[in-house]
Amino acid sequence: MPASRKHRRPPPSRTADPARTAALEVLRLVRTEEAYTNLVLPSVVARLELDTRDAAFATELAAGTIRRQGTYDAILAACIDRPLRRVEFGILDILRLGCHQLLGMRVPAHAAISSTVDLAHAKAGRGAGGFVNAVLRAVTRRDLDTWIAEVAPQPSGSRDERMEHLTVKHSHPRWVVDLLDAAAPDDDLDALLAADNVPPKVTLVARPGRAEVAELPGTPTLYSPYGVVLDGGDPARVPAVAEGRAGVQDEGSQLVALALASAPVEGADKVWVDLCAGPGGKAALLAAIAAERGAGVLAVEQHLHRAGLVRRALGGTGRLPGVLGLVSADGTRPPLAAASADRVLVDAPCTGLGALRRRPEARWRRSPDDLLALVPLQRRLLASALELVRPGGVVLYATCSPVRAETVDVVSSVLGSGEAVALEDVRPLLPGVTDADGPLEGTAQLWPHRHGTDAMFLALLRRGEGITAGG
Ligand SMILES: C[S@@+](CC[C@H](N)C(=O)[O-])C[C@H]1O[C@@H](n2cnc3c(N)ncnc32)[C@H](O)[C@@H]1O
Repeated sequence: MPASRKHRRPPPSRTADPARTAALEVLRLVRTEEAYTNLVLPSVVARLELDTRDAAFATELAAGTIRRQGTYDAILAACIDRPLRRVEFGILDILRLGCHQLLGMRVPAHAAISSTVDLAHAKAGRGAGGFVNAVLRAVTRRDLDTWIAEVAPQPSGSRDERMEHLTVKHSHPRWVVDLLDAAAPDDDLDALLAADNVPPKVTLVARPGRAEVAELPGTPTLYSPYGVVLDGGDPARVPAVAEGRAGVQDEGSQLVALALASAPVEGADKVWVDLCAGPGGKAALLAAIAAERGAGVLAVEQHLHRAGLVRRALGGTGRLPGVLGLVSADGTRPPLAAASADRVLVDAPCTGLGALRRRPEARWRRSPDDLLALVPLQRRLLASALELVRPGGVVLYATCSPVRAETVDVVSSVLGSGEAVALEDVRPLLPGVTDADGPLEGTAQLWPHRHGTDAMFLALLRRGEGITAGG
């Protein structure tokens, strides 16, 4: 058969392979059911009974496709002679999977095309197979860099062109690129967006007094004395993790808990409150440290199912040392006496735009409108924390977002209220961490491309006498 004919007509229906079928199912669930990639992948893999190799392939294919879909859509738009919005969603998913195999993974072109065409045949019929075959053959004409140079040319000078270029090159929505540009240090934006596309290795924390770093597999983290970076494997199989003495926790989150615990406090230091505790990673680390110092953590979490996760992180029903209790309540009006806490953590609900590396779909699911609800809530939670802490006690305000509206603007709102609140320098509480100046003097901002952590923001506030923070 002549090559051209072979190319024009894909072979009659072969079955789709299980790994690609699984990846397509994950894309569908993420698109139609608002599923989270990382949560739905294991259940799809189990349902289709994939072996380890296929499971790894399906994971990289689904997560990588979702992450890079902005770039792939720009390339597909150049290969299809009608607007992408007129391509049926299921077929667009298949084309995106084909793009990732061709441009983002090392799958040989013939294997990527024939198996993706099989998938289209099996899921959408022979006509779809022919269409997918033709489009993916057009995609193979260039490599990724050449495609990006073509569909998002290097900017000639204007800011708008630069932002458009980075939007396509790094597959982020434009509004996210704009907000990260406003937050990131000068000249860092390209590296930050690139870092968002690299899935992080799993980091573990050895909860002090309960586990030793030396008993965990992996390489010690750079800054946290309690962390290790796993080289691979299932963290749930690490005995200390299975027993709840260690946990999975980004190093930036470990540093947040450590900064609160190591802030100097004079006088009583018994009651630590985590006002937004779910799912409980920071509360568990704080409780372990508190236990060693004769203090305890009271965890507050508004949402019941998240409170259940906190309960588990804190050791279930048998109360561990260092745990004062768990309350499912609104942290803006906690059922706790004013001025009753010595240290309070506000790890505020936020857009999560600093943790895009670990949540492939998050950038596409968030919208600028989210800020309209989140920012007032963040302000109320911080004001509430300042009422809860006693004079001389400290509040650590943190977000896993570097977006200024959620960081500097929230902190400035309480500082500007004329009350007795002082912003203190949090950076000395992050030993060894450099290049982490936050947007307001004394605050800190961690970055994936600089520190290898999520982009956590930290501000340390101390309550003076006679405060009624109000927000
Ligand atoms: C960023 S997460 C906290 C992560 C947590 N500190 C950890 O390390 O595992 C924010 C949490 O705040 C909770 N939350 C949202 N609104 C709240 C409120 N009004 N009061 C208390 N918790 C709230 C969310 O359900 C979510 O679990």
